[in-house]
Amino acid sequence: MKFTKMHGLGNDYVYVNGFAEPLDQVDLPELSRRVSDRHFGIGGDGLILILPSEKADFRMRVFNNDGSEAKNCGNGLRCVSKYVYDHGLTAKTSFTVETLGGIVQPRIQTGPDGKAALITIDMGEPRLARKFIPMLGQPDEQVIGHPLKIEDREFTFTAVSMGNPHAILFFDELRDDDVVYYGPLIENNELFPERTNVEFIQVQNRKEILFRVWERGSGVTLACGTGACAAAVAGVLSGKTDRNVTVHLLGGDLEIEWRESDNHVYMTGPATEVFSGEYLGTIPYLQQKTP
Ligand SMILES: N[C@H](CCC[C@H](N)C(=O)O)C(=O)O
Repeated sequence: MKFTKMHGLGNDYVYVNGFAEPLDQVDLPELSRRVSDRHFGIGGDGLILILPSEKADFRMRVFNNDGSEAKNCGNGLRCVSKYVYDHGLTAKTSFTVETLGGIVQPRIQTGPDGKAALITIDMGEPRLARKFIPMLGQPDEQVIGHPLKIEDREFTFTAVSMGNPHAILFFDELRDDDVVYYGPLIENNELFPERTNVEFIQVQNRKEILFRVWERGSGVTLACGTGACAAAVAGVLSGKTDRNVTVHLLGGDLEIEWRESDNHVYMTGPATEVFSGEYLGTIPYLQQKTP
């Protein structure tokens, strides 16, 4: 199976062009687990498929490295946009991509080599009601500064969905061992029936935040595009930041705007193609149902 390795600020995935590779009988969660393994496979935070769509120009499916399918992936969307433009699947610099979390609109800025350099994605509207996160409790209620006790420690968090769930926590000072210890405990907290991504934020000023993330289904990653969008929204909701912020992630910076005029969140950042290759491991196929 041919693949391309790409990353968005170090959030790296194995990309498969579903227009060229037959995938419909493949056990995709198992394939993601195998190709994501950094010792026995290709290595990555997960698997992303670029597919035809009946509702948009393209469709993106995202699988975390534990095999769970996600409804959206901001870094993945920038890489998918770069792939389809650089590899000639489209000549348009603005198009649409269908995800399980909704249809989004990338816009490409090319570099001196004529390839996609910076990609801005209109990520659509943030979803704030518990029922959209999803999170237990009153379905239409927003969750801003919600108390959460984990073992001996009291936290507060804000919940934002960008098609996928995010619990945003603000700290005076970020500590990596907080991410590794509390990340999985919050990811799997009973409040979140589909688990959640967990973002740890330090506000530097009204236009800049420091960002760490424990991703649902992948653990610590160097960047999370939907998480950066969710953090920007949470910053505004909690009165800590302006609507335009630079998010400083471990892998680099994203510019996020939660635009007042249309309530859409815009994410701008790079995407990088690292290498292409042929996966020679065994492809796991779905068990044929015996008639
Ligand atoms: N772990 C996420 C999917 C990947 C999102 C992230 N890598 C991004 O760039 O948005 C989830 O289960 O919702």
